[in-house]
Amino acid sequence: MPPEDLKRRAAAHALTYVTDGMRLGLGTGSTARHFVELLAEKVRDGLTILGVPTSQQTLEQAVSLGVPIATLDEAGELDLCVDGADEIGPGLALVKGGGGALLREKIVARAAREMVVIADASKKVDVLGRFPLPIEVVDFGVVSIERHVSEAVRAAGCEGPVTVRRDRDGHPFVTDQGHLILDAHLGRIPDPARLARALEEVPGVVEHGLFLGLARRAVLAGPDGVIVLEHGSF
Ligand SMILES: O=C[C@H](O)[C@H](O)[C@H](O)COP(=O)(O)O
Repeated sequence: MPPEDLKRRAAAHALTYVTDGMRLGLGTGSTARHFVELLAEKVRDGLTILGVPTSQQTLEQAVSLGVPIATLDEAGELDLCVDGADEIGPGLALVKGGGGALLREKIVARAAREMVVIADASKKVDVLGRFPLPIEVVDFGVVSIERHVSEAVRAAGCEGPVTVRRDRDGHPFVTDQGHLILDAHLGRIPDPARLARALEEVPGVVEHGLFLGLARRAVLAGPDGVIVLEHGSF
């Protein structure tokens, strides 16, 4: 089955968690995009929800499809956040930020009573780190920040700390919050919590793509159907 069909299946399953009146965090990326499309169909059928987009991209999609939206400050605490992920590891530890939306995504996920991750089953891994870890940094002193990120990565027991400044069309990629992204090619992250702590100590690091202790469920769609991983069971 084509990957887009799998993503859509996972998104459709997550829609079963949505009930009338919910305030929803709307994730970013190709899988979250399917969720917003399917949500829009329900809204057209009469479902009442309020969405808080995690990126300009998702905001534009939601507006174009007629999904009611608000800022996080207007919406307050959210009932549910539905978002994709680049990797899903043991304990539902995630790597996110492949689309550069990690900062807003993490703020929105933290504001939600529950976060549900949607993905095709290929995103499930035994050890995080195959996908380069996105690290959002300020542009002031980025060369120095990069050096200290590499030191932090090594101190956290990761090998091969090769960080690459993300580009788009030959120009630095700039996030919705006006920052840069370093993609850290680590291969494997033996201790995600240790790495998260180490990165958080580097001045200039605004956020990193390790989402630990945030996801309650992961809805994974594979060729044999949909499975739901609950926090604590994987
Ligand atoms: O910044 C982007 C987000 O973290 C995405 O949720 C993540 O990259 C997964 O995207 P996709 O569903 O396109 O694989």
